[in-house]
Amino acid sequence: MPGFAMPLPVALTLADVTVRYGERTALDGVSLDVRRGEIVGLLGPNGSGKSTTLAVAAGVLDPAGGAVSIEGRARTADPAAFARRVGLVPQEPALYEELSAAENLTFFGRLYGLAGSDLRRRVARALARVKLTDRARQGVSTFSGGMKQRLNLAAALLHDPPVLLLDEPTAALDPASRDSLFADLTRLRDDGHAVLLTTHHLDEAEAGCDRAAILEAGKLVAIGSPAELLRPRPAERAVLYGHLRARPAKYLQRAIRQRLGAGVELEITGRRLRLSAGTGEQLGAALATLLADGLELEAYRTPAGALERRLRPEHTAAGDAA
Ligand SMILES: Nc1ncnc2c1ncn2[C@@H]1O[C@H](COP(=O)(O)OP(=O)(O)OP(=O)(O)O)[C@@H](O)[C@H]1O
Repeated sequence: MPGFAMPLPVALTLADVTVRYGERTALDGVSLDVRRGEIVGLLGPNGSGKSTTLAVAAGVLDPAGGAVSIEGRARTADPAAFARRVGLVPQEPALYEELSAAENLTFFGRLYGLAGSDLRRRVARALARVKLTDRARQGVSTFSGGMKQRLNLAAALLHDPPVLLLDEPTAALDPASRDSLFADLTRLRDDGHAVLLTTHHLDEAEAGCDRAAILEAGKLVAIGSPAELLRPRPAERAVLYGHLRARPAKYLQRAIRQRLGAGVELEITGRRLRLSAGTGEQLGAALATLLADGLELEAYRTPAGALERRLRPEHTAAGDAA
């Protein structure tokens, strides 16, 4: 949180939130504050409750217990006012391919009840905030995944909400697009927005978030600066973050998980991958299994050196990863 001596005001508050889906408790007493001028990364394994937390924060899911408020005003007191103060960016860009960037935003703006010169001004400002002004008239079908994701973010900015929520915004992005998206988020943070995003990647939280919160089985088990959470522990596991050429089918993911050794964890979100094991040797063997099973890695890095290497298509031997 650069540039501010005083603690920034809390924008979003989740207080002791519990969510159940039938018998299953998805969130169990989660309390979390997000301040204006900070980016908080919500981390945790598949099924730990990240998307559910965002849905509650966006006001699209009612918790069974606890409360959600923005700047001290509870959602239950005025749901419409709450909705105006929060912008949700879904994981999959919800855009019309045949329309231009500006036409997409105009369409969404009308859904929010905006019109006329106010709408035109807001569309221009939202495009500028994600650095897409010079692409305003271009058809979305020609956009890269990263540009679509930034346009998706612009749609959530039209009504200028103080709180921005992003569900796995980088899951389908290559490393360069991910950096551009984080540059947008950093500018929005510096303009005083409160940003809460979900990610599987502690390295991403380290690089782009002011604080990280870790969920495990519906409970918030740690929150702090990424550096605190990343401080090396004696029994640290070997971890590799990767970017896949294509999103693997669920059945393939299941088959691969079964072949990996005990103690090896594989998390896949979209095209992003996190692989961890007790030792570097086990990690190397697990990576060899993935490659032998046909998963194609475009790029990967290990958090210690934060060293990113791009793999050429012919790099399929495990030795390349060492
Ligand atoms: N609509 C639903 N009905 C029943 N159970 C659900 C539903 N949505 C989520 N769950 C369960 O609630 C728990 C939390 O799910 P959630 O999607 O919030 O986790 P997540 O951390 O976002 O996972 P992922 O990383 O896979 O997206 C999981 O056990 C999941 O199976």
